[in-house]
Amino acid sequence: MDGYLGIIVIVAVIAVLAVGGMFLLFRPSRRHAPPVRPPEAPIAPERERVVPPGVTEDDTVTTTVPPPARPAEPVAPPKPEIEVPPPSAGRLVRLRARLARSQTSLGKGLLELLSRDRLDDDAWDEIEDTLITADVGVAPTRAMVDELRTRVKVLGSRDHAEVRGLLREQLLAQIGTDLDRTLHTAPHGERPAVLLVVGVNGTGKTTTTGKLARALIGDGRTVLLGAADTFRAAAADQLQTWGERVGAEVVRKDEGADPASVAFDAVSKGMAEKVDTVIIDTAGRLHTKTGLMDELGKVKRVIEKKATVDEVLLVLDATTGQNGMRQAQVFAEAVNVTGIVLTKLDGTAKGGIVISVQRELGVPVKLVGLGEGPDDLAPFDPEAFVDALLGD
Ligand SMILES: Nc1nc2c(ncn2[C@@H]2O[C@H](COP(=O)(O)OP(=O)(O)OP(=O)(O)O)[C@@H](O)[C@H]2O)c(=O)[nH]1
Repeated sequence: MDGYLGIIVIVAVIAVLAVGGMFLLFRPSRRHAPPVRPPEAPIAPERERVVPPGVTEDDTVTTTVPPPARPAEPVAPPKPEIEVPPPSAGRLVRLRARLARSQTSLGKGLLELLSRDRLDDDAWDEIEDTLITADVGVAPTRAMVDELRTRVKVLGSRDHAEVRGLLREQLLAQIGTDLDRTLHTAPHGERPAVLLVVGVNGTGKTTTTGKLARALIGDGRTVLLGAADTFRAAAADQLQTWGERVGAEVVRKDEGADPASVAFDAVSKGMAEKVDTVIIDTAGRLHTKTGLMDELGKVKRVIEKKATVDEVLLVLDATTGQNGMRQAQVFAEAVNVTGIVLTKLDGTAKGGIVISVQRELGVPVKLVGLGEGPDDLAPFDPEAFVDALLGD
């Protein structure tokens, strides 16, 4: 019996050992289980980090986790410093001295003639010539001379202040004080305003685009520029320099690229980045009216797939007189011009072109260029302009 019991005990011990061995052999392996990360501490948002006084932010970082060694980065060339331009309000008053040439021939010339004691026919002819020479245009000159003759007769003897008042009134009547000269640059909700700058080459389109971007940025707007003058790589370079100086992004493509595609990309980017105003500089080297219409029409149509064109600004060089006017007319027929930018008024005695260009194109002068400097573009203000011509 004892022998039996011993055998049972031995068998039981062997059975326990075998089960234990099997368990050890076939227990679930942990080797392939996904690594379990320790819970990460939440990252405090940048603004909520509190740095004790006297301790720099760097100190707090390096004392806890040393920053990993970074590979040496190539040193980028220093970016040009972004300039902060002055606001555009009151610029024409500040730049009035730039109209000195027109002031001498048109303003002072007329004041002297009209102050003569006796105004005979010769004197009136001289007055007419002065107005024509200053590019006022034939019809507005006739209208002014007729009105002045009547008023002078009524006045009889005249002092300087009366003559000045009379001339001021007549010039303002011809320029028009009630034309809408608002430059539509404000965004439409999330959509930027789009301005198209057109005109014959060399009139100052690129310079005007750059100056306008500066003025808008000075007034607190965000601006993106489109270099759709793809005829000349230098034009895009020129625009890029303007953009870099004031912090306006420039969309450009290679020389010869489709101007409409540049305009489209510029507007798309302006919308994505929610800028306030997109200004597109176009090329002026178009020899036929059909070519011009096709190209500018395409640029406009393509933009209008995404946004509206708020302004088409026609840039006209004030020194080119009637010749420039004829070329400008071709542009006005090709696109629906909403405003004129009269450049280089500082370089001419023919300030009267303001009157004739508005009359011939039926569009108000909205901006005037009074020099090559970055802030020499001013909103056109008829009263400030006439006061500058007539002096004090
Ligand atoms: N004095 C003066 N010069 C100006 C004015 N506006 C532009 N200019 C100059 O006119 C020249 C031509 O200007 P751009 O802006 O290159 O003319 P553009 O119409 O873009 O010419 P393209 O690029 O050839 O089509 C430059 O030397 C400008 O500095 C102005 O109001 N007064």
